[in-house]
Amino acid sequence: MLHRKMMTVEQARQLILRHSQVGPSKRVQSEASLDHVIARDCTAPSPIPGFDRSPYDGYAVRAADTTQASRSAPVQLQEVETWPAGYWSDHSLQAQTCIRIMTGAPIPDGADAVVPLEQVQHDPQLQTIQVFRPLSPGDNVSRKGEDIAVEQTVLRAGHVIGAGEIAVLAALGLSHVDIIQPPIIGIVATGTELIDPYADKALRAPLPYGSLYDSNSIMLQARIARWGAQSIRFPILSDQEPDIYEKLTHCLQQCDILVTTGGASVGDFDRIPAWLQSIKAQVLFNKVNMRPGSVTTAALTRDRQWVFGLSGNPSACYVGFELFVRPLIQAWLTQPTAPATVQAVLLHDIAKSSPVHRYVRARLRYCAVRNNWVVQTSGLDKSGALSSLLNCNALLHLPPRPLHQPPLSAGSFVEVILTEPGSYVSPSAST
Ligand SMILES: Nc1nc2c(c(=O)[nH]1)N[C@H]1C(S)=C(S)[C@@H](COP(=O)(O)OP(=O)(O)OC[C@H]3O[C@@H](n4cnc5c(N)ncnc54)[C@H](O)[C@@H]3O)O[C@H]1N2
Ligand code: MOO
Ligand SMILES: [Mg+2]
Repeated sequence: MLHRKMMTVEQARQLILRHSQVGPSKRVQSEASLDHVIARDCTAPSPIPGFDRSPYDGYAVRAADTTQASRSAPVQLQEVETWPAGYWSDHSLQAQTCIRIMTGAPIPDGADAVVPLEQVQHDPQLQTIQVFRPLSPGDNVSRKGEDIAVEQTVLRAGHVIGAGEIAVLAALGLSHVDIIQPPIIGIVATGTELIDPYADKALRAPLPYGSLYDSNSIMLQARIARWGAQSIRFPILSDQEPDIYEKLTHCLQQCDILVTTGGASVGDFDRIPAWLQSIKAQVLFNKVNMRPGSVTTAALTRDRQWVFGLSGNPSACYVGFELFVRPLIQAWLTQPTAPATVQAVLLHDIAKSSPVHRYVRARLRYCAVRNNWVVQTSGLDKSGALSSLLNCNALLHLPPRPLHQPPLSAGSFVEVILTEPGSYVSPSAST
């Protein structure tokens, strides 16, 4: 039987990080860069605004003409032109004149301040305005480069592109941007009992007794997307398939990381360990001091491709992915690799003791009343359970607890790993 040397979760995670690599960069259209990671710093080739402009609909004036203006003795200026946004002429503003100017239009040569429409008295017949207060040079002028200076670093390498970043790229006329190409992660479910839930015939036909739908691949697809990588879901492989090794190797050739689910343990038809041996992969670990997911395996091929052999048990598959595949994706994308954790108040007793670390699927939220994070388990705490993945947005970490200890009681503080960023603030938080 295959030798398995037990490792701690932290040792296994460190091994992965030690062998991890940053992904290659790729030039893409800026509009396709949403949620991607910027590969290198990006500087502004031009300033924003690109010219001094008016932030108001009003009149461009020479501030010097208005120094004597007051409510009782307004200054009168002659209106000589109208400038909509997008218009410009080389007209130079002469003394005692003004230009009617719309928001966004360039400040005319010779003008150095803007009076908003509401603050003047306009005479349409005479084409004059009266200004009732003195203006200083620069009043109501948006300066060229005041928002973004030329050569300013606008996006830092490692930054994740959101709507604002895309807008700035567009405003700077940058149609392309270098992103880190996300890893392509292949997913293969192994198991003779498995049926593709989306195969037309399978959906209509009753499941043969002893069979079940492959849910792990679907869950993995969702997790991979959540962490910003790309996935390919390969057809299910039967454990008894005579050329399963060749098929697995063929899948591996099409991706950077291959994640298998099922067949990772010691059963007669658990083929993943032997396949890894057959391709002479370097097994980094194949037994971790945790539950569920103790059989989680990670290996590197000679071409430096990754293989993760995750358990077939759904909850174990989820935990193995979160604890080990996720940090590799993060390292590839230059994102922080340590899991985000909080200390949360446990909302109920947990009686179960365990000689190993347990990662229990859980629901975490912020409770405004308690002014604290609160957590509860999200369903049946068994490796093979699916129901605990419903509503699961966190993993509750329970360190080993010897048998016959009193239960971990409600109100205790426990460490919780966040697995669904953005799902934690509940507006109606209460207990
Ligand atoms: N004698 C021992 N037996 C087992 C050990 C052990 O150390 N000694 N380890 C147990 C642990 S722990 C785990 S975890 C499981 C790991 O099982 P495998 O990774 O080999 O997975 P399978 O045997 O293929 O399947 C296990 C279970 O999960 C169901 N399954 C498989 N694939 C899927 C899928 N894609 N979607 C949904 N459900 C799936 C499968 O039908 C089985 O019920 O081994 C223990 N045994
Ligand atoms: O280690 Mo296994 O994943 O509990 O069932
Ligand atoms: Mg098995």
